[in-house]
Amino acid sequence: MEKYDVIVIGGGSAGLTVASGAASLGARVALIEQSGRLGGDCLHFGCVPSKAFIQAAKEVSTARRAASLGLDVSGTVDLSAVKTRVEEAVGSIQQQDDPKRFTEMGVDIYFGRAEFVTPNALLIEGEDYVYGKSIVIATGSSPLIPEIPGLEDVTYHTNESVFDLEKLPEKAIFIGGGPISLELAQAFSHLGSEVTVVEKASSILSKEDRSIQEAAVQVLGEDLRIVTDADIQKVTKDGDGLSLHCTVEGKDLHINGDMLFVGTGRKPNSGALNVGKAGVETDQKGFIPAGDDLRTNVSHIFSIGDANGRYFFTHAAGMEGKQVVQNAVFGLKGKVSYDQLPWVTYTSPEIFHAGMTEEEATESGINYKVYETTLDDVDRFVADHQTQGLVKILTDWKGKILGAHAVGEGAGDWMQPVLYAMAKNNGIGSLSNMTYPYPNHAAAVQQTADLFWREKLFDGPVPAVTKKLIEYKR
Ligand SMILES: Cc1cc2nc3c(=O)[nH]c(=O)nc-3n(C[C@H](O)[C@H](O)[C@H](O)COP(=O)(O)OP(=O)(O)OC[C@H]3O[C@@H](n4cnc5c(N)ncnc54)[C@H](O)[C@@H]3O)c2cc1C
Ligand SMILES: NC(=O)c1ccc[n+]([C@@H]2O[C@H](COP(=O)([O-])OP(=O)(O)OC[C@H]3O[C@@H](n4cnc5c(N)ncnc54)[C@H](O)[C@@H]3O)[C@@H](O)[C@H]2O)c1
Repeated sequence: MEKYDVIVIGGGSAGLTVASGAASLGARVALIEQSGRLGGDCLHFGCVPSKAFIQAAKEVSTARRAASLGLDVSGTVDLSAVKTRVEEAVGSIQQQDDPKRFTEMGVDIYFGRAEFVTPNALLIEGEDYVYGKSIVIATGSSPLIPEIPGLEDVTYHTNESVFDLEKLPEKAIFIGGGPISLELAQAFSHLGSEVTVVEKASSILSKEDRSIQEAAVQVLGEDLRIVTDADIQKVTKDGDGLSLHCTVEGKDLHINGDMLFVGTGRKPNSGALNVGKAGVETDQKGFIPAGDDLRTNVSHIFSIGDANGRYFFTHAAGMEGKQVVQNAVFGLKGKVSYDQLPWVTYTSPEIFHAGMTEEEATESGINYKVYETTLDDVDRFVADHQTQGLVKILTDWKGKILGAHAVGEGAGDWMQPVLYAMAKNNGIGSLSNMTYPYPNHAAAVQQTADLFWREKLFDGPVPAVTKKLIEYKR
């Protein structure tokens, strides 16, 4: 049996971070991946294909909008051309995850499904046994399919199959109003499909600040029909298409379509791992919880990325992976902090989230202040004709940033200065005390931060004092 300092199970964003980091430090590392290729969900079915798809759709939408400038754009989209675009993006980024790159770093790669046989030993595809001093579970997640009568009798898509579509649907139905559905639903709408999003909760994007949700509903509602509070009763075949039967506020609603997408959350991939043989506990949904030091209840076994069920983001997987390298290789107890973990929903406009929402701030009992700017007050957005959106920053009474949220074209990029301020523990005032090249989009951040100084300077005792000083100097 081969012996390793660290065994990593899963070759996605989380596992690859640990494998490369631990090998670079000189540890003997094994990486086990069941699918026969590295990169995981982000590369093959998630971030990369979705962003390539969204960008292609955005270009179509922009071209169509140019009609108002006299350009006559007509015709239907060739979805197979979009598919090629997506494949090119995945293929290009795939090169970074070439197994050769990892073997050259000293990582032993095993392609096959791993399962625990003891707390330190794993069996791969019923053939190879490997022993690890530390073991890192990075097995990711898959689409969670709700139990809806009739669903299994119709063709439906998830993020694992939708990028293979060759023909643009005329009427697409998306179940779920979270980021997976909304990003893709809007992209299909931009490409020319008529799209309905069906959400069981009272709002889409339930993890966002309430005012951000409201702004998102307003702007996404221009591209999508959004049905909330929907209780889906069944799905039936309807000619060549299908019909979704729901109850909404006590009334029946039938929605017809020729494509059904399910984006209703995630389930863990760890079922086949047999973690019970290692004494590792799972939660009710089967995720493998870990503490802030990323250890499971068995201290030499770590759980990171989607597998621990905490946050489903590539950058969260990377952050956790980096910490695990230190903890697994050197036996440290370093912890990650999720307090400022940002995320962006890549709709158009984008939706940015960092730290507390106003509802969380209220619930925590903290004394907070809100500074808000709408984008129709920011010159660049006015010039761009993209004034839909807002910036909202929450602080404590001294100006420490508790949360930052935005809806705006490109917000995922131009809100980055706020993350720097939060990471450095710089107050909101620091975002005002910089020079922003006119007229950039990040001026939306500065204008929001200016409100803090304006309040301090003009709403407090300062004006009276300065008036007296000026009178004295006259
Ligand atoms: C449509 C979509 C869009 C997304 N967009 C974004 C985005 O824009 N930004 C962002 O930050 N996040 C995004 N995400 C989330 C992101 O893709 C995931 O959070 C990320 O891929 C998780 O990485 P991971 O390494 O934990 O898991 P994965 O990438 O799923 O990797 C797990 C790997 O483990 C392997 N495996 C599983 N079980 C075993 C076993 N028993 N033995 C061996 N191997 C095994 C799997 O084959 C897989 O390769 C998106 C997700 C989706 C679905
Ligand atoms: N841009 C990004 O960073 C990005 C993009 C896509 C996904 N992700 C990650 O992937 C995770 C999973 O995304 P998701 O959108 O699948 O999950 P989600 O949990 O965020 O949203 C799923 C939605 O489906 C609804 N739903 C569940 N069952 C339903 C039913 N039977 N009928 C109608 N609605 C139903 C839920 O109420 C919820 O609003 C996200 O939490 C996010 O972390 C990130």
